[in-house]
Amino acid sequence: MSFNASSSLAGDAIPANVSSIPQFYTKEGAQIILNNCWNFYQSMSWLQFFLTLIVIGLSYDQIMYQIRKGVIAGPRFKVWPIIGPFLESLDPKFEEYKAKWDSGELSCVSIFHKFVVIASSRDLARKILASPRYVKPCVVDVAIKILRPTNWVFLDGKAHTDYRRSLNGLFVQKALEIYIPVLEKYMDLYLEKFTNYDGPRKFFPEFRELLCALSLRTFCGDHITDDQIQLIADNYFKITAALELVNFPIIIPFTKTWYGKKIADETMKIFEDCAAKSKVLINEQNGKSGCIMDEWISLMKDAKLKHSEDPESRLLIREFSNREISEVIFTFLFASQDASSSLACWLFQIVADRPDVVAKVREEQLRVRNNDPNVPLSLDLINQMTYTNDVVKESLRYRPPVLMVPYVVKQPFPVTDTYTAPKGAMLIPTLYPALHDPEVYSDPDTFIPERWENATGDMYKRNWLVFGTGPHVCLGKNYVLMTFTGMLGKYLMNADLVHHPTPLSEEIKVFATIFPKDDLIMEWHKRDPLQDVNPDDKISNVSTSVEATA
Ligand code: HEM
Repeated sequence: MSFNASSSLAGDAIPANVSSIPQFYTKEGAQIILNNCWNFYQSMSWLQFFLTLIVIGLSYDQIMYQIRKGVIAGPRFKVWPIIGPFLESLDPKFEEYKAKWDSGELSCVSIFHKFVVIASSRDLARKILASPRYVKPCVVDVAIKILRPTNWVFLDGKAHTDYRRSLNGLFVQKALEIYIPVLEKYMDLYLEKFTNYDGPRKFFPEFRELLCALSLRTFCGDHITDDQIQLIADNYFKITAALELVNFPIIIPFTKTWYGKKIADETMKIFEDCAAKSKVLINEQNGKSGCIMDEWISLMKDAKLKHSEDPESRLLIREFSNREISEVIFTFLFASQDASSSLACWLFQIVADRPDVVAKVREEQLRVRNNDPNVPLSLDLINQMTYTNDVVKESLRYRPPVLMVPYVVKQPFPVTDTYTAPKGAMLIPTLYPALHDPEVYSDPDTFIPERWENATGDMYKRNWLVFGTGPHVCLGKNYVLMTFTGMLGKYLMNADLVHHPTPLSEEIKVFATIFPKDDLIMEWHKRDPLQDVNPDDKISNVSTSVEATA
């Protein structure tokens, strides 16, 4: 089949005498080339036309890959044209990631139109995380639909810094102290639940539920009901499942993304209602803060009051609507749920396998409580649990929940002297290699909490990238360390943890964050916290602590 000659693009303005090579550079020369192309195009069949289009598309894809790749490590050619390693990305494997990190400090892949550069040395990771001029956080396309485009996490530069400033007050020491009683209450309820189970079971779903309940109670206090918590805990995994790297551009009913968006909207609606209740408590009933929402609304109230007394004073925090509050609280849940569940799985699996660590934690727990296991948690008490805290830190180093943090390049970014990441590329600083750097952490693949006793500056400053660094560093960092230190101490004091290891226990499953591949099979048994304590010590010390309280 031929194309109709009358549909000429070039028209009839082509001089007949333009034929010599130098004229290629002239207007007439260009016209000749166009004319020839047009003639060629007209002489093609539909099949030839489509084959030519495919060849041009594939060549463009390969050439762009080569240009963007430059000198860095990565497949010589895009082995799977256009799609690249898309199929592997649907089922990510830790070993494949590790091989990529080991292939060079900068390596690349290209999936569809996305060119991805992975930085796997600690210095490059830090440099990227601390370069807001060149990069901003990047989320998979569907995350924007799920979190809503208006969400604060998509702000950049000054707008982001200003918004964050109004949230920082929710995670300072004074605020953290407020959340402890509600956290402890739910830690106790779940301890009871875990120790009442008959026989071993998978703890991956148990920990996901525990962490969801702890987070939601910290965020919404008593404004949220048990049923609402259960609903969110049961369905949250659908949000994680929707966050695949590449999705269909529109949300089709009854697909993973549709369910993800539905659950997110329902959850935000619950948070909106909680925010309304919290405003009544704080603004109308002059109630006391018991959760993050209350604290946020108290800060708004204080700022308004200060401003009305002194209109010249800068308003540090503005009035946020219930919808805005619900979106922010949802980002907290979104940022915390998978990472915290991951930490819980590894932490409790590791300690259950290490009686020496358990003994030291128990000893410390009774010591800081003067042998009275009923002393309630407080920030001051948690701050005294240095060894327990080291165990949490080491677990985060040994099995960091977040392996990589994707960023997108805003303008060409000279990442090294020899490589500039192109605008629009995805640039991924990796956290795992920095935390397993043998120059800083000797014997990095062994779990050694004692290494933190004499921690050097490098162990914290240059390599401690568990929570990222720079303007987007994790907002919940101190909250996580406080909650897990308190929880680990309490649970080890009051329960014996039995892990049922399988050949997959030490293998890493990637599901947004990382988990033991066998989903962690455990059983918990109640224990008397004072069972190993000398009877004389029990009596004298408990009475001392009671006297002190009186
Ligand atoms: C074990 C638990 C957690 C880990 C390992 C973790 C890790 C991280 C990492 C690596 C980042 C990216 C930092 C960067 O780009 O430099 C991040 C960001 C963030 N995290 Fe966490 N996180 C955890 C728990 C939490 C919790 C409990 C909350 C809230 C209560 C939270 C709130 C956030 C927020 C809001 C951001 C985005 C900050 C911004 O863009 O300004 N995270 N987290």
